[in-house]
Amino acid sequence: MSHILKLEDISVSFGGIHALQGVNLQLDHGSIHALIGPNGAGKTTLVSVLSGELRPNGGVVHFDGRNVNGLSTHERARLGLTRTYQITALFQHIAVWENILLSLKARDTPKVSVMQLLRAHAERHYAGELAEVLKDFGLEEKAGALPSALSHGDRRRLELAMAIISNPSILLLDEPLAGLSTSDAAELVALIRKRLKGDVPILLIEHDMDAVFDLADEITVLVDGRVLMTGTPEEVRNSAEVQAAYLSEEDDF
Ligand SMILES: Nc1ncnc2c1ncn2[C@@H]1O[C@H](COP(=O)(O)OP(=O)(O)OP(=O)(O)O)[C@@H](O)[C@H]1O
Repeated sequence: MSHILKLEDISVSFGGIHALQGVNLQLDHGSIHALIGPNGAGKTTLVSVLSGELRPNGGVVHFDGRNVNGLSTHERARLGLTRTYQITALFQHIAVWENILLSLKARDTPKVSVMQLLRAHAERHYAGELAEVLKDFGLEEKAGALPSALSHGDRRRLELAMAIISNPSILLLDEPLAGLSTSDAAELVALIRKRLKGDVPILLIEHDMDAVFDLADEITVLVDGRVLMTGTPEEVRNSAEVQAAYLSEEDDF
């Protein structure tokens, strides 16, 4: 399968700490690739390298066949190389449905005419799609609420809806399930599966092993800044090396 994202020999040091050492990772079109590892393994550092917040001491980030090392965070965000929950910062003073409407409009700008983007026209133009998104993401009853009034689970659903609507070429989901109850996490996983599997490639950073093994096509295990292994969920689950280094310590595995 061809790749959309490729990290080649990435190294990052903070003074004497080697946060990443010679990391290689490839995200294929249409696949979900999970990045797991114990605390301090380097997962956050790697996402910061992708988003351009951190410049690596060595190595190259390729996106869609192009070396993007020289691009700013802003330029990378336009390509989709940013933490999902940073792109989709919610507008706090407008209702849930208006946030979704804005995402729909942003997706279509500048293809849609100014007339269609005017509020009254936009509401009519997007009525069907808006209703479908609210239903699919379980937000129908919250449509009129302000984001600040939503539960943590509903907020995450809204953020995910907005990220998906924007038609991204790639999604970096950085701990999407953090802070969610088991039932909320399960619902969000079902939603991610339904909406995205086989469509948008996803790099998933997640501590919830049930979700990782449920969703991922491929898993990279990072330990102490190095890739311990990359393989299918089955291969990772059965690896004695991974068990010894990481998974045996996880209560939820
Ligand atoms: N800005 C920084 N300055 C110094 N050291 C840092 C900095 N950021 C990260 N580190 C160190 O780099 C290593 C990797 O950290 P990182 O946060 O990337 O791990 P992580 O896998 O995301 O951990 P967690 O699962 O706890 O979020 C750790 O040893 C950490 O202490």
